[in-house]
Amino acid sequence: MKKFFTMDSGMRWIKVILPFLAIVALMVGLLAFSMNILSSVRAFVGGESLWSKAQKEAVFHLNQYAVTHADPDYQKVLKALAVSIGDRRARDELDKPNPDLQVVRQGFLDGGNHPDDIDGIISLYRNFKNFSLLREPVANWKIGDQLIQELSAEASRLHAAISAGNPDPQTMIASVARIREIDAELTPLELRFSASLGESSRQVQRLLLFATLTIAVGLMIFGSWISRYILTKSDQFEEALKISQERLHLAMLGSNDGLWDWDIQADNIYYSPRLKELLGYSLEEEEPTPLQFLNCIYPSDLDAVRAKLTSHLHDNSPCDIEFRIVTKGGELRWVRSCAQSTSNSAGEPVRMAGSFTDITARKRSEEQLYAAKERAQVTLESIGEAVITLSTDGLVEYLNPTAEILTRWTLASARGLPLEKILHVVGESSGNRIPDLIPQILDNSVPIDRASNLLLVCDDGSEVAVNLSAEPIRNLSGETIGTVLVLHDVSKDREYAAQLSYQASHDELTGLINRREFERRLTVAMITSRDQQRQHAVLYLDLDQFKVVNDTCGHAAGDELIRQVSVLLKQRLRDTDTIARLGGDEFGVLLENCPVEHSLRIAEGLRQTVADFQFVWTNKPFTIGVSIGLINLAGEMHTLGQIMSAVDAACYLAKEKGRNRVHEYRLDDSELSIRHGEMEWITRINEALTQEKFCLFSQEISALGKPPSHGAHFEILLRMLDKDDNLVLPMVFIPAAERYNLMPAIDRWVVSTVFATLAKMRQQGRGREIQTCAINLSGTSIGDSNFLSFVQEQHVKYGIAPQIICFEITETSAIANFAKAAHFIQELRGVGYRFALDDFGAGMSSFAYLKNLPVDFIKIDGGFVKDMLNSPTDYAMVEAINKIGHLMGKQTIAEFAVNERIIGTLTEIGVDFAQGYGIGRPRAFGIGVDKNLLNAG
Ligand SMILES: Nc1nc2c(ncn2[C@@H]2O[C@H](COP(=O)(O)OP(=O)(O)OP(=O)(O)O)[C@@H](O)[C@H]2O)c(=O)[nH]1
Repeated sequence: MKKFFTMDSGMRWIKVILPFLAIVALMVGLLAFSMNILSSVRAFVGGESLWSKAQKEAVFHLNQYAVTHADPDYQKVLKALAVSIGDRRARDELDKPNPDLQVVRQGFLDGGNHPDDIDGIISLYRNFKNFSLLREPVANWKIGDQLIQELSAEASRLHAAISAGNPDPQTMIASVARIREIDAELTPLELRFSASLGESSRQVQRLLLFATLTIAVGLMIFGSWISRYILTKSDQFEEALKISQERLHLAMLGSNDGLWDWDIQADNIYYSPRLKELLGYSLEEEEPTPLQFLNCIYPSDLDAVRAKLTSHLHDNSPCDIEFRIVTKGGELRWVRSCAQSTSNSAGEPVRMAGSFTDITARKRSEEQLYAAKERAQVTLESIGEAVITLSTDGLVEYLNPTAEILTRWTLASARGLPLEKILHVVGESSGNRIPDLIPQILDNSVPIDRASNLLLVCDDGSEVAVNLSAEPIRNLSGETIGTVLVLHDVSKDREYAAQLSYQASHDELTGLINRREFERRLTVAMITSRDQQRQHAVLYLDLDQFKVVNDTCGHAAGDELIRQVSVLLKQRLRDTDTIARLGGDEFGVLLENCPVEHSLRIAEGLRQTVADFQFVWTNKPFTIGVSIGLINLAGEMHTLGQIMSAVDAACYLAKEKGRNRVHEYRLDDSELSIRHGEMEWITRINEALTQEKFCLFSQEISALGKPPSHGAHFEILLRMLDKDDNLVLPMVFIPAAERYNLMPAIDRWVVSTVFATLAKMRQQGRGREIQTCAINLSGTSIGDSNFLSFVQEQHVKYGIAPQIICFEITETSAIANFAKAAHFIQELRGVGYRFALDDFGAGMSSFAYLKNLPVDFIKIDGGFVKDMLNSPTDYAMVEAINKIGHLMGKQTIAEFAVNERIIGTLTEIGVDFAQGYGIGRPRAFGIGVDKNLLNAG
């Protein structure tokens, strides 16, 4: 943690103050030095004064002593001379190279100087004696010392003379004279000494003043320079700080980061404008408190943020953390914050500051990238293709699980190995390794079939057929950074294709080829028959009474029978013959290169085999037969369709003739022509349906014994137009339509046309009088569950009132599909449709069924009605049917009411309705029918 007050800042303060301290110290030192010099000079002048005074006193007392001869005077002389002698002794000692300062001090003390001045005198003398400043005074002083010495000698001589008694007056006079001479010499010397010393002290004063002023000026100049230097530095520092702040500001703007600065002890945070914006605060808003800031952190991330902060404050570990925030506006954002704290001298954190970067976009793209990577990874892990990625130098980097299975190498063991080590691929046909296969595939220089027909040879020797493709992996700059290989195990595909092709051409139940394959082979045979004059024969086999097995023992038994018969038939044929199951209990046989007689023999043999065969199911034996149609391909037939329909017709005739026989197709076969004629109707009926060649008529049904206001009742009758627009009656085409299952299509057309016509009439405001519109339905239609839905759709589509529609079903067809017919009737009666049982009485067990069929009308079969006037039996039948019908709550309708007498009789019996030429002939129904047809029905 950084110290808040650093050594750097202390040093900087000292650096600033130090020059000024030095200047003050220098000034003080200079002052002290000047004062010291001046004090020394003053002491020196004082010493000179004492010296002069002592010399005067010595002369005075010596003159006294010469007169008085008193010893006290002499002592006073000595005392005065001691001053000058002391000074001289001190000065002589100082002139020595290594003076004894003790002797010097004592000398100056003897010279009467104050002890405090002595060090100044010593210092001045030692340091300046050779300067002009002291040179002259010292020279005068030395001359004075010689004269003092002479005076001292004169005093000694005088004292000796006086002490000897009776001194010679002449000597005394001479001595006094000498003393006066010396004094006279000393007096000007003293003056010069004093004057030179005075001059020197003034010079010193001037010098010191000058030096002090000079130094002071110098220091002032230095001081102002230093101040200026510091100011310049400070300005530079401020400028650098400003630039640095601007730089930081620009960098922050550029990086779009926010900044925060947390004063830990005061517990407040500074937020940069950008940070406020990131937190969802406007610039004018008050800044969030530290607590509010914590509340901005996404709750699940809070613990991690706290842990990071604590760890950083504890051990100064890097504080760099990414977390989510919830902005004031509730928006979720990802941010990254890097921070650093500082602490005080006690080591306590005092401040922490950091940046705040909005990384939402990066996180989102990271998430997207991760998701994309994850998707790609999951895809790679789960796809059925083997994927191997290689580095640029061809080393394996990755194998997906399929590749691991295919190559028998795990990713861990294969990683880093050269591709050739784990992938041994050879050409499927050559068995040779293809050199540089991958570069060749990447260059597109290997033909597709070579890359598709490869064998992967595994270490255990097993081989897998594979397709191989390779693509370079490129980075964003388009540089190749590796290769991805995709191996597709085609062995399963091949098996599957073979299986599909087998299934497409074979019958699942018997394993024989199916109709499609049979027809394909037949087509080929037709070509060889035509081009190479070969004789082929085709047989169409249909088991007889197969339904019995199905119905009595169930479908499984029927299946088993078909299977066993197929084996039997196959065994009877040559390998070159083709046998197929054409559907249900029908088989086809193609006998190639087989003359007619021979083919007849084979067909007979097959028939015999089936006839001899006894099928046993749960101990029940069944004997079956087979009807066989035969056709010789050398004949006139040209198309596959013609051959198949001819042989089918031949088989049909074999059935017609009593089953269990062979019928050969011949062109002159009249029976076959009829059959063929029927088959032509298929085409015509289909054309009539698509080309609107059907039309509708209506025949009135009259309510007997009721006034005409009872409403209109009629039956819809179907007609077909031939190519010359002549009407074709239904009995001509209906048998063929029934045989070839075309009735549901015809009935659909009739129902939708009647409904559409009625709807149109209603739109035109016509047909309000219609009470009953009867529509015939075939047995196959009512047995077809899709037909019921069709009627319901038409009901919704046209919105015809169901009460006016009456569906007529023939008694025989209703009985044949009793359960389905009952269901059909119930469903439609439930919504209001009515039903009539047509041709009632023609069947054997009509009455028994009538009880269980919920119909509204019964139509008495015309066969009874037309002869009822002549035949008492027919009359009785009509009467009985009418009676029983009424008893069961049904209304009766008599057909074939051809004249007034019959109508009268029917009315007498109590029949409810009658229909026939006696009532009305059929008329064109609805709109758009050619006027010529109106009377043709
Ligand atoms: N068990 C079984 N029955 C089938 C299969 N395909 C069709 N059928 C039934 O086979 C019967 C064939 O009808 P038909 O050939 O008219 O019946 P049949 O009793 O042989 O009558 P004829 O040929 O006129 O002697 C129908 O009832 C079909 O439902 C099948 O794969 N397995």
